[in-house]
Amino acid sequence: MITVSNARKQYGTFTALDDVSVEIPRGSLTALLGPSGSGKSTLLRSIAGLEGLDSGVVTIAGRDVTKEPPQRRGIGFVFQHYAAFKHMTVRDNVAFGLSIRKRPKAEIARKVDDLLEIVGLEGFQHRYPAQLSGGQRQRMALARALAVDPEVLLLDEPFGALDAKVRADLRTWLRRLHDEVHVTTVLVTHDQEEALDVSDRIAVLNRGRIEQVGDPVTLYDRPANDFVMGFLGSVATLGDQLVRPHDIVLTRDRAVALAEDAKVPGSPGVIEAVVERVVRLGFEVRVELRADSGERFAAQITRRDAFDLELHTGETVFARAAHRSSVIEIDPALAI
Ligand SMILES: Nc1ncnc2c1ncn2[C@@H]1O[C@H](COP(=O)(O)OP(=O)(O)OP(=O)(O)O)[C@@H](O)[C@H]1O
Repeated sequence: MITVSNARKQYGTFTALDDVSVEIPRGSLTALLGPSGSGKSTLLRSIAGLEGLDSGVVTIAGRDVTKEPPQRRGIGFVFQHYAAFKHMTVRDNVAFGLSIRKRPKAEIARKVDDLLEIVGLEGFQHRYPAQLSGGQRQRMALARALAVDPEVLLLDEPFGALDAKVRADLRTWLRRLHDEVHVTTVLVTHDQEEALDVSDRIAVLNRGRIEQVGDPVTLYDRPANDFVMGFLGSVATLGDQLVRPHDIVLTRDRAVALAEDAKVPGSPGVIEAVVERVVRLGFEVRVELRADSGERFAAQITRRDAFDLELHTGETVFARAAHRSSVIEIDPALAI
């Protein structure tokens, strides 16, 4: 487990960390999620010892490491732009931490083979970093960080510089890797989809403070406040309630909408709306709508449903919440 207690960090008059306390359970994959400048990297770097705190305490596996230098904290660290040794092969890069610790040659060879297999770079051991793709280089970085059996793995936007498709693949891969090696991992990201996808816990940061910590489902369905709600995904106001756009069902027939809605106790009701725009987003379609009240909102439906509904600008539809649990409840009791 990692604990950070009452961490404060100022840069001149700017407060980067404002009394932050968080616990990161052993073996978890926890994301630090927040907009640019919210203090995610500062918090991660404080855990790593790359940044000194003005006040506060950091413990790793029960040990107070607040005053310890990074090399004595038992951490592995991967940055967005990984600084590989250009003149060394993949194999030597991964072996680096073990070689400087003077581990026996046979042990290093075995360990590096295992790690290269885990990160899927078996065939690449004799290549140089310049001969790898960006995604392969980041996987090599992870293998190198894991080589010394760190107590915790700290990842600062490790896939940030890669294109969307590679990022998505590496995310899935990171999740599988974590399930295999179970090392306590902290991942900094500003991408809510990435956090929801890979982590089992998310700490949402905003202006140097933690707004909420919890599992992805709780944060998504029961945000502690408007900030968390908006940052975790888009929301639509239906009647006087909040729902996610993909939890809105559209119907052309008012009677059908009313009959279905009657089965959803406490629902926002059926809202009559005019289609303003239909936007294709690959598999999904975003339907931008204007209600009778003048309120604008968007529904996200499948291509199939959009096709069946034959939606066109200017037409009238009836919107309702898909089910009771699709109404988002802000729960201030979950705030930090
Ligand atoms: N060495 C520094 N000197 C002065 N200000 C700094 C320094 N490092 C960070 N900051 C400021 O502290 C704030 C938090 O920075 P931090 O890098 O922790 O944010 P972040 O949430 O990781 O953002 P990003 O996603 O953009 O990296 C920012 O406003 C940044 O400008």
